[in-house]
Amino acid sequence: MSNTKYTREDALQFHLEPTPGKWEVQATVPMTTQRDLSLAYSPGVAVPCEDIAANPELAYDYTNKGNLVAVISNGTAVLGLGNLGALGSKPVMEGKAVLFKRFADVNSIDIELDTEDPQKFIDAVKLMGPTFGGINLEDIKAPECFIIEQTLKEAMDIPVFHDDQHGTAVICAAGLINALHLSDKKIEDCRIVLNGAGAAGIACIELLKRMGARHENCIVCDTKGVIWQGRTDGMNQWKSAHAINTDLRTLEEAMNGADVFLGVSAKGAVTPAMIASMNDNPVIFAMANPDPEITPEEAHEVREDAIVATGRSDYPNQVNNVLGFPYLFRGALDIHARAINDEMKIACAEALAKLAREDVPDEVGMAYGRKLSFGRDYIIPTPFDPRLIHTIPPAVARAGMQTGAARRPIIDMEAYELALKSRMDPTASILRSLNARARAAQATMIFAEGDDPRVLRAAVQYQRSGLGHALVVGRESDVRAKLTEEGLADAVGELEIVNAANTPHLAEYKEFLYQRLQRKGFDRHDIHRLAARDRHVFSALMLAHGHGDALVTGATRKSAHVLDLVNHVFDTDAAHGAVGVTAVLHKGRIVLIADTLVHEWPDEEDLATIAMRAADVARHLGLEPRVAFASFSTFGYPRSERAEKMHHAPEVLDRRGVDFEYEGEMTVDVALNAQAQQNYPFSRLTGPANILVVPARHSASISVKLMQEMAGATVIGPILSGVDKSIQICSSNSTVNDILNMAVLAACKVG
Ligand SMILES: NC(=O)C1=CN([C@@H]2O[C@H](COP(=O)(O)OP(=O)(O)OC[C@H]3O[C@@H](n4cnc5c(N)ncnc54)[C@H](OP(=O)(O)O)[C@@H]3O)[C@@H](O)[C@H]2O)C=CC1
Ligand SMILES: CC(=O)C(=O)O
Ligand SMILES: [Mg+2]
Repeated sequence: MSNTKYTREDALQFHLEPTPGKWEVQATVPMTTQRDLSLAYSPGVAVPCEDIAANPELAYDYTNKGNLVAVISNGTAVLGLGNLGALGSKPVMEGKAVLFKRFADVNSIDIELDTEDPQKFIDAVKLMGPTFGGINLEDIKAPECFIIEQTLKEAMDIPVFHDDQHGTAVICAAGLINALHLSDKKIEDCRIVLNGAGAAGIACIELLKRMGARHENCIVCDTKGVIWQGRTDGMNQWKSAHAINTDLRTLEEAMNGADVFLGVSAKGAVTPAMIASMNDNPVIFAMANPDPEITPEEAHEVREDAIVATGRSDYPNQVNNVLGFPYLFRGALDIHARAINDEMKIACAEALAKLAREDVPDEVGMAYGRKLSFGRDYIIPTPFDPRLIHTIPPAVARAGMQTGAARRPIIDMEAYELALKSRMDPTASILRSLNARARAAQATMIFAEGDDPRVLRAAVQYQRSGLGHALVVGRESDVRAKLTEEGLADAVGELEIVNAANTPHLAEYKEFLYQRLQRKGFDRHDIHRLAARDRHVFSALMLAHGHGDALVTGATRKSAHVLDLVNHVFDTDAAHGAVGVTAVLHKGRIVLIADTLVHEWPDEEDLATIAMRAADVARHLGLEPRVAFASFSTFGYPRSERAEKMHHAPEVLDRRGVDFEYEGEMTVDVALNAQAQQNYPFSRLTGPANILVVPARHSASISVKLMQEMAGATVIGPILSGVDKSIQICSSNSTVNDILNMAVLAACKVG
């Protein structure tokens, strides 16, 4: 079943915020000093310029050419939406550029050329050759795309690859290898019907024929029906090459008894009746985007024995070129390839097919909310499979090296695979894995501050993203008005709104609270005020009574204040071992800082507890904890009374006997820098620390905010740990996304 729910507004909002579009450019060198300026620009820049002019190969060393791909379109066949023009295609092209970055760390920029004249297009792209390590042509309609790609390939000395042709063909081939494997059919015996004889269609059928499909068994159709020998209407030389001698004239006739249907045409081009007429165990790849030729629901309704794939991410079996182009280019760029040849494409298809037959890591299955194992609903790896980056590019690179496409072959393939493994930003995979775990947990999340529009948006997103059920604490009329103001009127009926007036549990909550607070100076009147009028306390009471699985609050008030209120219901104070841990994510690195929330001035016992809580959080995030007790001194120098407790905290952990690495005290550079650590060979840390236990809450706050403001680090937390139930406290300047992240953490019970 399709399970991704989004509205038109969601799609527009996604493209509007945080800044219009989907990517921006960042410098990789410091640009701070006069010296930097002299080196990056005139006069220093003259040196690499002259060297490259003398030896063009050096451009791969001294410029970003070698990891830069242009996504170029004229917008004449934008997905299956038709000719939307160059500007209309830009969101798709920006999208392809960010997919390049996200999945294969290839830098990519989109270029939209305002011409339908193939020669002008060719001239423009050819002139751009020096800038790029590769050219990814996108969404250019047939037959012009064939001429454009062929001419550019001949004229340019870098890979030129029309993604809609070859990217699609590669993934289609990979999926078909496995689908036929499952239905126990051989490609040479299959009757294949292809609907759509454009860029994608012609390339798919050509590749399948190279893999053994027989010409006379393949029927190609377009808007005029079957392409038969002798047809003159709507023909071109590329279609003619696949015309067969047949009396069949319509898609309907062609489908009768077919083993395989490949659709790269348009939404709804296939009817259930056509599917019903196919051979046993039919394979149906309805690849038109954004809407397939037929939906999996419709196909399965008439044929239970069908293996169905679409181009979409919200159904099983996504046959989409997103699985191909990032990795094909990664492999090609890494050998400074002159071209992406057929052998490289076939190697990519085979590697993808093989990967789908292997055991799937749990985190991948969790991301899709079901166990994935090779079978009818899993014939092709999913786009978020972290193994793709280190499995597919080596196969492509190897094939390129064996066929003479490499300018700079890779000598040590093993080292290359390792480098690919660590290439992708681990922070992205942590966030993704948390989302996957939250989705699997399906927690009922209590959003305490239903009067805040950011919280309401986060609650709607929580529910609509399939993370679980959202309970919003607030007044119904207020929530309705605020949602409507936010353009989310349709969400009013989706969210469950809870308050003291509509809960049947208020008396129970008050009694519980009275038992806890009667000896702390609270009378019944105070209890009523807290339970019925304070949403933080009310929400905490809901959680305490199991009327929700986790709680998110704190977006509207100072966290210390919220913590005090929640403390009426749960023990969230230092005396009971509660700790705040903040994750700082920057440049692919994650460091946890603690205690950022609860302990004001911890002693060495507290510090040891903080380390233990932070280690728990680290493990929940998938990190193996390495704790450094941070100070302004390292292993006793310089001596200071203020550093003493940091010096002794490791001894407390020695005594307690914990199962993670810790060391201290030390300065932050020694903690985080492997080089600096070498000066202390006796240190028990086997690598840079990923947890900094800092001396006090002020130093914690200063470190986190400094990283955030100066370095633009992403900050998650403080994650409240050591409390009986899962509660997360946002900060009052949280964005919708921050609140949603906190809900995800709460759902995963990271604390
Ligand atoms: N899943 C994936 O990875 C990919 C999917 N696609 C999808 O494939 C489709 C085609 O893209 P592309 O090849 O680039 O576009 P083109 O414009 O190059 O080709 C479109 C082809 O589809 C045919 N066609 C259009 N509508 C119908 C119909 N109702 N019945 C039969 N044939 C039809 C056209 O026929 P005619 O020649 O008569 O005009 C033409 O041959 C799009 O929906 C696109 O989103 C494309 C690339 C990748
Ligand atoms: C996926 C893709 O490239 C397309 O549909 O055009
Ligand atoms: Mg495309």
